[in-house]
Amino acid sequence: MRILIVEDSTTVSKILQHYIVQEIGCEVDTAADLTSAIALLDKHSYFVVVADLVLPDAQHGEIVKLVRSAYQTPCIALTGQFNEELRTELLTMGIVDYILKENRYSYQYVAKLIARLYRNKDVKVLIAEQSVISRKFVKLLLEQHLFQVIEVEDGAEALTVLAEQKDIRLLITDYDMPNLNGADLVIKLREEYEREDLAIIGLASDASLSARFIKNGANDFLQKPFVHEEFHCRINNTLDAQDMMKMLWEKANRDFLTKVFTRRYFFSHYQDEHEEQGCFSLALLDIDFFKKVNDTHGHDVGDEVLMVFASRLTEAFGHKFTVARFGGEEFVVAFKGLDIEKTITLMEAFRQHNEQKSVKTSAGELIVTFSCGLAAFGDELIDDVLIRADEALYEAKQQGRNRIVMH
Ligand SMILES: Nc1nc2c(ncn2[C@@H]2O[C@H](COP(=O)(O)OP(=O)(O)OP(=O)(O)O)[C@@H](O)[C@H]2O)c(=O)[nH]1
Repeated sequence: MRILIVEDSTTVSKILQHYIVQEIGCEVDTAADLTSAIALLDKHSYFVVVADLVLPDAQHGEIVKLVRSAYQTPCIALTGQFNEELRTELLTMGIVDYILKENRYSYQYVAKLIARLYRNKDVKVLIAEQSVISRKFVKLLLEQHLFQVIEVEDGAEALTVLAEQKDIRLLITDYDMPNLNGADLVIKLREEYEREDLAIIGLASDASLSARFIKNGANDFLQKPFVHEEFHCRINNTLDAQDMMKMLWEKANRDFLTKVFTRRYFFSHYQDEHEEQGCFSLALLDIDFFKKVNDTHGHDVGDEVLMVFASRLTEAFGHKFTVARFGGEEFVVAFKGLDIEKTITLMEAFRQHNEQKSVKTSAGELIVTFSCGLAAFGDELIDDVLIRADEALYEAKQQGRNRIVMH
């Protein structure tokens, strides 16, 4: 990814470049006037151009028009002054945003905006809105910020599309729609989707509907008609909050070192499981003689081994089953929906594969084996199943390690 800054003030250009590199770590080119900007635009393809409206050889925003029309590249305009006329002109040019060159925060904002645009490329947004004109307008605004946009014209259709496309992250829904209105659509969706998985913004002309949308579970509300800037700010805030929630969720539920689930996640997920929920067994795995790895090669190499072992487990079982780190060098796999015979076969295949494949570490290649205790759910709760799996694991260690024992 490459970004172009067109700005005649060396100071501003340098500050911007610093923030962009710090935030995104991409290549940044700079040009101080229109002529050198054109030379660079002809040579490279840019993800976004950040351009000052007043340049020594083009003082009336020509750079922005050119970037939009001749190069079809997203553009963020920098301006030293601001008035309503200029605002209208900039928005009709289809720019991403305009930024007043006021203080350090303005330049940080540009860097964060570019990072957001980069993430937006992978964000699918669904618009549910009956009016074609409103729908197309919202679509245009979203596409200016590089989102992938899908449209539907009623609430029932929105439910169908969301069920089919689980990767849609944001729904923008109007209130007035045939079959199912926006507020009722939100109620239905919140039965199934958490806020961190699907964010919802309600739209309506009637401001009194805002509380209804929010109480039903929408993340935010916009009263129609809205201005471009408010629309984008609310979308960005909603997605930033969603990213933050996801990050907190990951921190709470994923092990920092190995990235598999934590013990906390495992228990919160399976605490209430019992036999009625079908065939289900648990495997407790413990790396053999792991202390020796630490003592011989150091703690960092021990960490490398844990990471490789966890990724092997994830690769083997993670797509269907839950893999968690229980602590230290102990892991658990929850084989929900798989009978015990099949579980043993799978785990034995994994054991053989693992003992034959050395782990590449900074101290060289190491053979790492594990012992495993397996237990199927009887008529008890998970704590008791874990006790049996632990007893089986103890036996596997006693019998010489690198084996599976079932209780
Ligand atoms: N590198 C590293 N070591 C850890 C971590 N957590 C626990 N350990 C170490 O894991 C080792 C576990 O050792 P033991 O419980 O004696 O077990 P073992 O050496 O694997 O022996 P057996 O289980 O009997 O085969 C200890 O030395 C811990 O310090 C970690 O996150 N990173």
